[in-house]
Amino acid sequence: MSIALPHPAALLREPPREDPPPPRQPAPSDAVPASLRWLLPWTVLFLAMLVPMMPGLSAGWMLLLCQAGIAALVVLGLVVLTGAAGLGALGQAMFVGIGAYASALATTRWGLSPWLGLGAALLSAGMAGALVGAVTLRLRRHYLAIATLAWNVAFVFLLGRVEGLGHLEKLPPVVFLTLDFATPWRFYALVLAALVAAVAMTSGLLHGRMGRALHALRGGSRAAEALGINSFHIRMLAFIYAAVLAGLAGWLQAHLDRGVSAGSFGVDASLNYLLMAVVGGSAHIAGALLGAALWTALHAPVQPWLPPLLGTGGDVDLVLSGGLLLLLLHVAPGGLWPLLRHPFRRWLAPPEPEAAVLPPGETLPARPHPRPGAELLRATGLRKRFGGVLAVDGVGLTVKAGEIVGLIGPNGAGKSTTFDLLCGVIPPCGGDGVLLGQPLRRAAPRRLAAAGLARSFQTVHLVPGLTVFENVLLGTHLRGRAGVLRGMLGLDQREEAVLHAEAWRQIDRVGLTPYAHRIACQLPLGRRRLVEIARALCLDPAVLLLDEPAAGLRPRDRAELMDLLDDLRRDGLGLVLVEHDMDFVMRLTDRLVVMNFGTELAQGTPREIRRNPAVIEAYLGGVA
Ligand SMILES: Nc1ncnc2c1ncn2[C@@H]1O[C@H](COP(=O)(O)OP(=O)(O)OP(=O)(O)O)[C@@H](O)[C@H]1O
Repeated sequence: MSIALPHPAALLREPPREDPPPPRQPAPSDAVPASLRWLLPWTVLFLAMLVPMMPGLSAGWMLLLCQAGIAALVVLGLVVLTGAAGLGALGQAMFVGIGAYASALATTRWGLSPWLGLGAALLSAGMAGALVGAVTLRLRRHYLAIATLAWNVAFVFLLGRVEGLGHLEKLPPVVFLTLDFATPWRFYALVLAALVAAVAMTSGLLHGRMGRALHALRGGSRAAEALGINSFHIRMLAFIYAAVLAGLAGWLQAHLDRGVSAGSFGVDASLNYLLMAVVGGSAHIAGALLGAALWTALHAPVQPWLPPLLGTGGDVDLVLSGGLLLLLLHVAPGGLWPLLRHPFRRWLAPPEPEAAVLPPGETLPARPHPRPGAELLRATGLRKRFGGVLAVDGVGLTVKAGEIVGLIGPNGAGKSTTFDLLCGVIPPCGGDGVLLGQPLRRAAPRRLAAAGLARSFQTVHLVPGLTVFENVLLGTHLRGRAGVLRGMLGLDQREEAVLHAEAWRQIDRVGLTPYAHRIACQLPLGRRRLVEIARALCLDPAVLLLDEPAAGLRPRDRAELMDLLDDLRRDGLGLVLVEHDMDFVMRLTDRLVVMNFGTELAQGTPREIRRNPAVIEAYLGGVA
């Protein structure tokens, strides 16, 4: 006899819905061949190179073009920081200032060449990024934004107070061999070269393993850490990268103006960079270029003549640009680039990655899997206290390869707390355990992930805006080795092909291939849970912990999930399920641990548990 208890979770279930239609496969005529896709960026670059040759172009306009390119460098940093990693930073002008002042001091005070000044600018901006990041990045959301703003204010205040640092003049021009970049026309070439390099490197970074880790942060640190991603480390990387780009911009600005002034690097400049990112679209590299170009081209020339035209004094341009920004946020919250590219999406949208198998001769790093029956997890006497609440008191659990263990109990019994103790999310107050050789007492989630533990979440944690394929690919983080430099220089292509093949294999394993190019968060709950499981399987785990995997599923999805978990057991994985669906648990698990009021009420096979009088009284309510 099966036991089916009504549970409040049932009330939260999504009403049965028809499956959405299968994704439309792009017709061959839709697709622009990969070789032609290069045509557009190369044409834009070619046109950009021709700009200085335009007849009648004044020095003022050339200067403006240079300034737009310099600003675009800072905004590219914001694309990494804000667009990809979701970190709000409001003090980028400080790093521009640090780069500018480093080169100004190096060239005017110590007589070094501007090229050594460039080294000083990049180094000091990077070091300042590391220092500010180390003390600021523990903060979240608006606290982080306010803290970066405060750093910016303090920086300008300090510069103004130090004797002789308010203004530095007579910086030497940049000279390469015999060619000096003293005129705006020549300087433009320097800016363009810096911008092309920065765009190529940022694109390489964002499309590689580290860029994926940055995107994973938008799904929450907890989910990222469970995939083996060191979220603080990744945040630091993004922060330092953006600071170095800002330092480069500062160097260019200082040698374009041939002078530096503390007032140019204030909070208003930082806000301008942020506005450029918002106007163009902070999630897109092209958005950074567009935003910087539009903002500089419209803002700077309008600034002098607007107040006299309207018959007012003061900062009327600020009011106008604020109003325009509000309008823009209403019409195009993602910035102008997504709107503008829509008619040209055949050319501009990145091609959908095709299903791939492991390239010949390539191998994917895999852990030696324990033989069936080998012990993977042993926990004894686990205790956890939250203030006055003893949430878990003396719970023990073992899991072997090739078995499914269920953790059940009434609401508030301590199941989720035990689950979090096993995942390393919270440390135990007492008791101990070993999971794949790692002591649970000190194990952080990402260490356990590296040891072979993967998990799902009670509320599905997927990265918004990413497709099923992209979400699943995040799970391969620990299977790759490519770091920032390899990504930036595009030297990670072979490894990427291998990781892509693994993601496709796991998508196929859970039956999601037809949905691979759909936005994952828009799928019905059952499929989203499968995405999470496919992502977890990409870690090549030995133990899989699933938190209420059947909650809210339609009967058909539930049956499919049951088949999948059964397959995983046959493949030798050890599984732990926290679950309220008694029918699901009783049919699937090999052993059950029943909890009540934080303690262990009983352990045994489903058949033993069903007949256990204490369990019937406390939990099953006589339904058995
Ligand atoms: N962070 C916390 N701070 C304080 N008390 C907590 C915390 N987490 C859990 N508790 C308490 O610990 C006890 C066990 O909670 P837990 O969420 O582990 O139970 P559960 O069996 O998972 O319940 P459910 O089935 O409703 O998810 C509850 O009394 C809960 O209020």
